[in-house]
Parts: sequence; structure tokens; C-alpha cells
Amino acid sequence: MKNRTYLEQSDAVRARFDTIKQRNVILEARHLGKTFASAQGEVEALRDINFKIHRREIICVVGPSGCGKSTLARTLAGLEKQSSGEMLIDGKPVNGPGQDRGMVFQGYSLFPWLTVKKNVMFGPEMNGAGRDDAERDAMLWIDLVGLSRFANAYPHQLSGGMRQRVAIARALVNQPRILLMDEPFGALDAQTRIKMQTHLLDIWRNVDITIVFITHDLDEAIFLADRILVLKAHPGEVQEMIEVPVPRPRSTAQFGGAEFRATKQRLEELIHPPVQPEENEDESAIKPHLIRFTHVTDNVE
Ligand SMILES: Nc1ncnc2c1ncn2[C@@H]1O[C@H](COP(=O)(O)OP(=O)(O)OP(=O)(O)O)[C@@H](O)[C@H]1O
Repeated sequence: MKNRTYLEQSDAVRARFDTIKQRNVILEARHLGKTFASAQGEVEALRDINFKIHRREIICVVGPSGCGKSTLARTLAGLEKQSSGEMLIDGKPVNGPGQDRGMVFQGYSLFPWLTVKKNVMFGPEMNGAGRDDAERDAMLWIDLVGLSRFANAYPHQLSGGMRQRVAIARALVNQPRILLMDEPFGALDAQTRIKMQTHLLDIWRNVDITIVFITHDLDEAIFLADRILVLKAHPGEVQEMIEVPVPRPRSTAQFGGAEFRATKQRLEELIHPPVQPEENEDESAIKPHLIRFTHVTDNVE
């Protein structure tokens, strides 16, 4: 039987992409580039990045270490100024951070001295909302991330997954249109991570939000994304934008499915291309000579 490829889409998936493409382009990168000056000289972290993201899409960004994923997230957030090209929201060029974008990072960026509720109220209060309004809004979002019972708890009393849920509530309370997430579940154990992915999809289903999600976990990218932006390193350039053929609604049961496997295979080809051994390469030169650090009397094999 012929192996399925990631380019094959069921009618339902194709119809869904047709609908997505008819939605407004909310975020666009045009020839975006970023070069850092460092002690070792210039580092071209991003080169000529182009993409268009439609309203309520989830785009995951993957690529090898150093391909500029975080730089892209920080540039889109306006925390880093691009060296060339432009970024547009609703077709208008933007420079610098703005209310239209919220960010969730890997580290738990909560204020440890504030309760869950006060952490979430912080943004609205900084934006001039009165205490009662800020508290009401905060409680709505805390409820949405399923933490109402913990509104008065402090971050150190929560698990890693719960803290990231607070971070999501804290980003969403400001009603951004775009949520930028940089490896938000990277520090969580595998089981909590899957729960958080499912939870994020639930939130996305209920909220008018467009998500750009940076990850190095290919399963996570396929599980979450409508499309996956694959970058290559040195310099960070777009390799491919993949339309994920896995149907929605997503469930963990799809992990072993044909569409899932075909997409993963393509991502692996792009990100970890097979290393070709040099012709006439001596096997013994590849296999390192291992030193025994302790005296071992019994064999384990
Ligand atoms: N502030 C900086 N100054 C100089 N070089 C930087 C700076 N930030 C990033 N870089 C360089 O830019 C390139 C892209 O870095 P970036 O952290 O965006 O990649 P990444 O894909 O997120 O990596 P990883 O997957 O390892 O987190 C790297 O070569 C990095 O060393």
C-alpha cells in the first residue's frame, strides 16, 4: 500500500482550509529580517521571513536550535526591533509592543508575591481599569482556565501546569487578538503537557484569538496547529509552511494516525535530514573509544 503523504487532505480538511483562507489576514510578516551584533560579529537570526496568518488560526513555529524561533516571537511581540522588512497587523505596519498581542513564555513569569487573582488583575489595573472591573474580568478568565478555586492561592502553591494556566489567563485578560506563546509548556512533564495542549485548544475554541506557538516538540506542533512554519538555521529562513492534514477536533487518539505520521515524517525530513556518511569513512573512527570510569566486575549484557 502506498504511504500517505502530508500533502493529502481529506475533503473536510481541505474545506476547512478554504474557510480559513477566506478569513482576514490578521498578522503578516513581509521580508522580516533580524541581525544581532555580537562580540563574534554579526549574527543573522532571521532572513526574509514572509507569512500571512488568518484570524483564529493556530500557527506553530518549529525548527532546529538557533533557527530564530524565539527571535521571531520577540519580534512579533514588538520586544525586539526587526533589522529589515515589516510586520503588519490588520494590514497596518506595527512597531513595538501593543495591547493587540499577548505573550506567554516558558518561564513562569508570574509575580510570586501576588495571588492568582492579583496576578491576573495586574494588566487591567495597569491599563487604568477600576479595581472592581479588573477583579470581575480577572475572575472570568481565571474561571475559563479552570482555576476559580485557586484565585487566592500564590504561585508557589500551584503546580507548573496551573501556573502556566494563570499565565494564559493573565495574557488573555487584556483581550489581545494575537497570543504569542514561546515554548509555554516546555518545562512541564509529558502528561501535564498533553493536558495543557488540550486545554489550550478548548480555550481557543471559545475565544476569538489567533495563536502563534513556538515549540521544538513536533507532536505538540502537529496536535495544535492549523499550519506549521518550519524554519532552518544559520540564517533563520522559512523552509516550508505545512498545512496540517489532521482533522479537527483534535484528540490524543490521532497521534498514531496516518495523517499525523505523514506530517511528522515530513517535519523530521526537514528538521533532521539524514546525515550522509562520507565515502570510505572508517567505522572505528565514528565509534568512540569508551573509557571505564569505575571498576566493573559483572557484565550487564
Ligand atoms: N540578543 C542576542 N544577541 C546576539 N545573538 C543573538 C541574540 N539573541 C539570539 N541570538 C542569536 O540568534 C540566533 C537565533 O536565536 P534564537 O534564540 O531566536 O533561536 P531559537 O530557534 O529560539 O533557539 P532554541 O531552539 O535553541 O531556543 C542564534 O544564533 C542566537 O545565538
